[in-house]
Amino acid sequence: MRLRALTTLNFRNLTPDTLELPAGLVSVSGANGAGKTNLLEAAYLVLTGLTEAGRLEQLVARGSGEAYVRADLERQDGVSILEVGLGRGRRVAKVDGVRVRSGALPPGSAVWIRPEDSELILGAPGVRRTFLDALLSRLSQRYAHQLSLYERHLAQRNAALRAMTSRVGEGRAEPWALDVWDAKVVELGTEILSLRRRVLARLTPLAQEAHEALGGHKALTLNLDETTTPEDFHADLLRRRDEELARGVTLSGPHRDDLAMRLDDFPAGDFVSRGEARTIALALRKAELDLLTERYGEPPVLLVDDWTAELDPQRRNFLLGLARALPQALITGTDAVPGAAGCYAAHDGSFSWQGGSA
Ligand SMILES: Nc1ncnc2c1ncn2[C@@H]1O[C@H](COP(=O)(O)OP(=O)(O)OP(=O)(O)O)[C@@H](O)[C@H]1O
Repeated sequence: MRLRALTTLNFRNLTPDTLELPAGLVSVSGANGAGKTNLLEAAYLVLTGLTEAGRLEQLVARGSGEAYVRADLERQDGVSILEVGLGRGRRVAKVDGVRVRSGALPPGSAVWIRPEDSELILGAPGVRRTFLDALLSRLSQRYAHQLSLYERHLAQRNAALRAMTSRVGEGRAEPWALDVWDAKVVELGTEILSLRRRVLARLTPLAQEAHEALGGHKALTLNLDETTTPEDFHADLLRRRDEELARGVTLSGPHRDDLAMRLDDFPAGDFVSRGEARTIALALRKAELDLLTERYGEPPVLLVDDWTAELDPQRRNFLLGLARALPQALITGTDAVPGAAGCYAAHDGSFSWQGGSA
């Protein structure tokens, strides 16, 4: 896939503009704070409907009420116009002028590689769960649907538990009332657990292969660290019911699971260097790119933020080799990327065309 043009209006610090983007490797370079990350963030949002921002308002330029992003995306079957409008806590998405749910923007159209990806290894289990859930949701609409239903029923079960917890002391708890929530949570949770196992079986060899190609000498293993299994979920809820009533929260299920990563059989989160963490994260993103390419039949646009951060020459070469093999990659850094098909210089939220680089 190729992003032919990107238009932004009132998006963070970006000056309203339309950037025409060539195929191949596109370099965006400039000083710290110039707006390079913001440009990739706008592209990722309009291409996939996804954002890492905590609140949508953060994406709107300070002092403005609304922001807008448009992408002219070239795919095998033609060019689509994708649009996202952002207001206070509100988002509107359109494909070719027709309003759609933001989940209906093409989920396989971009992969974003960022220095913050190291948190996938060094951060809390929730970061890894979000990675798996986001990837699975992009590979399977059914997973996205079942996950959102699971989260809704889980919130209701937790609310019921909390209400009962406050009545336990008075001897008025009625735990049988949980049965109705248990049935739905188990039905949905069991499917989520099974789908996660299936995708991990495909993700693992791809990540291992990329990790080796990146020069990672230690053996990488990925495993689901599960609080329950598809077979035992219902029994586990019943077994831990007293504990749950005491604490007012659901203690088993996919919402508590982790994606355990090990290097040479040591837990990666506790023992890796920053560079090793970045290497594992790169391998995971490469595996994500492979799975999305396989699922949608053509490679996504690759977005790489700060391509030199924490990476030695071998890893930088891997990243540039990967980018060059794709129809298009947008790569940011404080220095221009060598051998780019086109270069933009970023300055204070504006981008000026510099032509190709040597
Ligand atoms: N909603 C917003 N409105 C206006 N400016 C914003 C908004 N959100 C962020 N900014 C500003 O955008 C600027 C550019 O940030 P960005 O992260 O894109 O820089 P960068 O070029 O990637 O820098 P670095 O090389 O340091 O990573 C920052 O100075 C930030 O304060």
